[in-house]
Amino acid sequence: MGFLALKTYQYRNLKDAEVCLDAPRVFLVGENGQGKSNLLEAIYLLSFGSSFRTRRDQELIRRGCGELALHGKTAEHDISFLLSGKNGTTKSIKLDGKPVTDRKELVRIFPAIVFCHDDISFVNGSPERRRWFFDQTMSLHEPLFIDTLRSYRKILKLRNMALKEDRRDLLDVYDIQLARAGMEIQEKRREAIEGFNTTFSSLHEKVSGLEGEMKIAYRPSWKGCKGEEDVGVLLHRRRESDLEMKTSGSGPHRDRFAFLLEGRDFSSIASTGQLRLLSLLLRVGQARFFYEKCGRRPVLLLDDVLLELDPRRRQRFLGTLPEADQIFFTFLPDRQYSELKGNDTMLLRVKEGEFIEE
Ligand SMILES: Nc1ncnc2c1ncn2[C@@H]1O[C@H](COP(=O)(O)OP(=O)(O)OP(=O)(O)O)[C@@H](O)[C@H]1O
Repeated sequence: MGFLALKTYQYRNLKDAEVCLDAPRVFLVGENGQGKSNLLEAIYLLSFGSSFRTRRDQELIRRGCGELALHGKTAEHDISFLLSGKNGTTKSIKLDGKPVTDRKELVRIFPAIVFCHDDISFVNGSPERRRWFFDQTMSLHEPLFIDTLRSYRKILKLRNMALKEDRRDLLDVYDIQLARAGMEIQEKRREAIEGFNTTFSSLHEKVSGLEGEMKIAYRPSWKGCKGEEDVGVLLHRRRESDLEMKTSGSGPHRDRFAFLLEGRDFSSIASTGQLRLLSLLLRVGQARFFYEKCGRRPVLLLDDVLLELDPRRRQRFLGTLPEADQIFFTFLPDRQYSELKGNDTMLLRVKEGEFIEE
């Protein structure tokens, strides 16, 4: 479901105005720092309830102001995002006038997938970034997975507190709960990677021009554990070392994912262009995976990510973009966006927070 219009008030550097977005493809063209990414972020805020660039909501409020409002319109829904109250700390999201209490509700209605610069960290960043990416991939089509992650985090926190305070009496109970939530995550991740690989390997082969099969390997921290009982035994065996370290040294929060080209680790030897391409294809894979599971087309937000690809790879990459309800692209004025422009494209010039259709 594409966005027909977006209205902003006191949001970053965007002028208070309503912007028409009624086209399957929207090109945002402007110099650096004019507000292109800010508009993509606004769409994402309405779709997801939080930013892909910052965890601090107050940063979104225009400097010197105390609150902000965003309103989005699709053919079927109205969605609003407000920050108000003292220092803009009260967040309120409304769908067709009714408060949204859990972001899970939004994900199903407004699936949005963002391709941004930081995505490269899914390939060359910390293991936590890769876990985050695959957890997000699953949460998109299975919002209940968010609850499983939340309960795992809660019990992990309690267990870590007990380890810090040397409360051995609590550990038996916490171990059982950790094993239950953790095994559910492990099984879901294993299943998801199997499915994801089918799409991802063939995508990579088509676009990268590299020989050999690219696969993502899932390496669970509770390796070899077939069920909760096995995990219980493992946690018990490692208890003394956990108590010494004052933290839980094993579990899904320590799971790893690796990119293997013909069975060999690829991220440590890949060039920047190859890493970038890999990260873009992860997002394409995410969008396709979502479509396969839900039969629904997401909105795609591509924030300055085509720059690092050479023209041949860029063309091939664009050919792999999945079915989408709407796609937003950002471009610098001197880039060759015109060759990508079609009859279905709306071109908006962006200058000092203002959007003018061309
Ligand atoms: N809270 C805020 N209040 C006012 N202005 C802000 C705020 N946050 C960011 N800005 C301004 O927004 C502009 C950045 O816009 P944006 O990130 O959308 O750039 P862009 O057009 O995507 O350019 P680039 O190609 O550099 O990414 C900067 O001028 C910045 O000073």
